[in-house]
Amino acid sequence: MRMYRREEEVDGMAVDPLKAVHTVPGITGHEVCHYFFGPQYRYDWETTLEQMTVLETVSDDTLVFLQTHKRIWPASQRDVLFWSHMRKLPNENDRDGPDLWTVVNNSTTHLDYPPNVGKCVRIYLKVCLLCQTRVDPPKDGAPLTRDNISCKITYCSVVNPGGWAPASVLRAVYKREYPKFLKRFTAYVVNQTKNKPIMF
Ligand SMILES: CCCCCc1ccc(-c2ccc(S(=O)(=O)CCO)cc2)cc1CCc1ccccn1
Repeated sequence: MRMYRREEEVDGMAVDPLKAVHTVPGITGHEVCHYFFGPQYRYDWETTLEQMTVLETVSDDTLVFLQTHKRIWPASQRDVLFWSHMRKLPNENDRDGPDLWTVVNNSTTHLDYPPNVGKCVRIYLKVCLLCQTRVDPPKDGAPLTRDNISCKITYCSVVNPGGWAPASVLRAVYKREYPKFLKRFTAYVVNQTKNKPIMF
């Protein structure tokens, strides 16, 4: 996994854009996005999650979430309200190749859940998960197995922590949590799919 960060501050708060690139053998982009988007799986892999509610089902590929994350000392507890959209993208570079898949999470508002009312500070985020499946067909024309596929995952995020938190604390949290989060999530997808038919 390669991680890239740019140190940026808005109103004195660290909002460092992050890009992580990780290639995982044995899974497809559709499978990665399916488990990242699906609310039914989130408590299994999102370890900092305390509470998750689907506020709105806009369509089968677009949901509105309200999430409360566990407090990370010494900062106040955070929550986040965002729409989440999953879609397949045509492979512009190789029309015969597997499609790309993406999930975009973008902060939004909801009249019934105004920010900073209770104990939580509302954070604001933009997240893009872009997945490119690679197929290396077996030489002898044998049926395709999970040994012949891999997925290049690009995860980009910008998180505004909402209320003030020391930049040193935020950067320490992100540096510790993002690699854990991405490795745990991708290991979860490998484990969930290993005995299932390949979902392209
Ligand atoms: C003082 C700490 C303030 C930051 C707390 C924080 C902020 C944002 C988030 C977070 C991270 C990923 C997403 S997502 O990619 O949309 C997936 C769906 O859950 C949404 C929210 C989490 C956490 C808690 C700490 C933390 C930081 C990174 C990674 C994981 N955990």
